[in-house]
Amino acid sequence: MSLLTVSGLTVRSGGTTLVDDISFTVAQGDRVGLIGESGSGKSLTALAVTGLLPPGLTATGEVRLDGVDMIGGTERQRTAVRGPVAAIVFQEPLTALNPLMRAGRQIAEPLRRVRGLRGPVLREAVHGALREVLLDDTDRIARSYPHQLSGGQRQRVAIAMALACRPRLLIADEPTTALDVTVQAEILDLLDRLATAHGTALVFITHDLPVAARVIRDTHVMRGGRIVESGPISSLIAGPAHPYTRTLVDSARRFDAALERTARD
Ligand SMILES: Nc1ncnc2c1ncn2[C@@H]1O[C@H](COP(=O)(O)OP(=O)(O)OP(=O)(O)O)[C@@H](O)[C@H]1O
Repeated sequence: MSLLTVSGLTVRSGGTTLVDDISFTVAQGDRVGLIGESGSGKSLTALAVTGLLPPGLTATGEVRLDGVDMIGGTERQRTAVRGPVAAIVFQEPLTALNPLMRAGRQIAEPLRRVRGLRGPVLREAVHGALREVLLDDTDRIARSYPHQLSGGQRQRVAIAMALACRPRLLIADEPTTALDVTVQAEILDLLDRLATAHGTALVFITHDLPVAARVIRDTHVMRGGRIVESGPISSLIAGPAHPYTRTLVDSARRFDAALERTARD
């Protein structure tokens, strides 16, 4: 059985279809990309998968996460799989972090709630989680409020929180878009390393093909709420079939060529 099965997922707002009949599966340890331009329905897909669609939007079709029906099931069933089974990292870490709570307490919360840790064991687990995302000054970071941290540090804290319960699936929704380029590369390496170390399946959402190529193997290209092409990312880059995938590949190539020219000058 797949860890995640999405079958005929459609998301509507009133009469408008925002995600249109998409299907894909993710097995344990897979790394799957959802690539597409802004507004193509990637984030709504991630939210529908975790049962977190905003009010006013409705989902139909089938989403099964570790066997739980994320559309027809009860809120209680959906809540039970969030954290231990699937966690999300968002583009802007401030979305996930509580601005009024110190980073250490935010990481402690899921460790307490889901893994039942308390006292010195909990404290050590928080510091361990911070070290795992390569934040060394753990005392200071744990005591800091989100606004006292850099963007890269905040995203590391958000990743530590998401991974605290050792989810089997991590959904990373444009996790590096808000960061500058060097920090972007560090966060991608970190996600890559942690997913390998824990055997975590990864759904990686991005508009950026070269970024996706660094961390995923298979991908679905989304446009206008639909999946227009699927396959191993290497094959898509070598021989894109859909005209939209071709424009993504061409623009990545143009960007690469421009970088090379600049480096030569
Ligand atoms: N709460 C909402 N109510 C109505 N329409 C929405 C809502 N949220 C998103 N949409 C619309 O649904 C479409 C898909 O949005 P979605 O956020 O999934 O796109 P995306 O591919 O993730 O883009 P981005 O990378 O910009 O986040 C867009 O046209 C968006 O305007």
